Amino acid sequence: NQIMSQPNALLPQGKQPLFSFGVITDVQYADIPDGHSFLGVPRYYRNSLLVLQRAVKKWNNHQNISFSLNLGDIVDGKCPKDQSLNLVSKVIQEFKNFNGPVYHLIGNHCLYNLPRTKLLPLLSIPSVHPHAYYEFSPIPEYRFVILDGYDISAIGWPHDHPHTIQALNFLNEKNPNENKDSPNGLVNLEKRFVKFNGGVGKEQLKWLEKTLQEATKSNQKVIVCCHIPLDPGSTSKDSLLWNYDEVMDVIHEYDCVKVCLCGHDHKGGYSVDSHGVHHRVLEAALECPLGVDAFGYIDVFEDRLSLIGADGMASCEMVFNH
Ligand SMILES: Nc1ccn([C@@H]2O[C@H](COP(=O)(O)O)[C@@H](O)[C@H]2O)c(=O)n1
Ligand SMILES: O=P(O)(O)OC[C@H](O)CO
Repeated sequence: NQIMSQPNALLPQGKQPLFSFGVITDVQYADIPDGHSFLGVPRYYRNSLLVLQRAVKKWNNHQNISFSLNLGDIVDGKCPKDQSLNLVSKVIQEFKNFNGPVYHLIGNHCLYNLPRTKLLPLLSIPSVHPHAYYEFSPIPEYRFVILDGYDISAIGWPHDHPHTIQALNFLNEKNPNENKDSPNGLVNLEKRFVKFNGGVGKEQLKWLEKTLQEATKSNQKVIVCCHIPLDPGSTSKDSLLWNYDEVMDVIHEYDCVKVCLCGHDHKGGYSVDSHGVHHRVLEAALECPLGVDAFGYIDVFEDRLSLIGADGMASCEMVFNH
């Protein structure tokens, strides 16, 4: 891809980014033949590892990528479970070939393979286990807030954990189907009440509020990341966070959040919400046919983020409104 091999090719002359970071999502690797999604979209389970390998090579060759960000789902739920530990470790090893820190988010497919207790240490998630939300600040002017979209979830917690029970009760109340992964009969935004999504719990919401207050005091701009999309305009309705509205209400109380980056909805999407926050759902590596890529890097400026995508990942200019 021309653009990926020419750093700053799209930038106004003389404008250097404050920093740049690599992005990839939904690798969903499995050592199984190609298949398709429930709705028939082709999925290339083995090829996705090659996409990740090419991403790491591009980020390393670029030489100015400060860190990389994986927005979740590194191994597919169809991976035979006796291979889960090996394959999760194999994909993590591919990420470790990147010459810099890698920040991981967890997704539903990660949790189909391994429980949180095993998964989080393997991903070196810098949170207080078993939580998977955390924050980091690569430069004083910017803070990244990583949300755990499977905090309240019927996937990944022990079967008798309060969060599993809360999630199952919620799904029973909201989704009448026997198969709780099916949005059949649900109308419009109700379609999000399926088991492959999840929600952000009360403690995490409080933490988000506190973190955004601190960022505001420190005059920092914030990029919020979550495997599950946060704005209906950016995604299919069946791939939205259960309580996206509660999370967005907190985010909208503050002016510091400029961009939300997500995965999960493999076709990708983009919207700007009513408060001017940009929502970019990144395209999945899993759905790249042989030789095609879907990854990118983001140049960060004082007033905007510029996503430079390869092949199936659309480039995107996200200019802040204030
Ligand atoms: N419209 C849909 C979509 C999904 N399901 C169920 O979810 C499972 C996962 O879907 P994928 O597209 O990610 O494979 C699928 O196996 C179905 O059980 C559904 O019922 N209706
Ligand atoms: O990656 P999956 O298989 O959980 O699919 C999530 C999609 O957004 C469902 O439409």
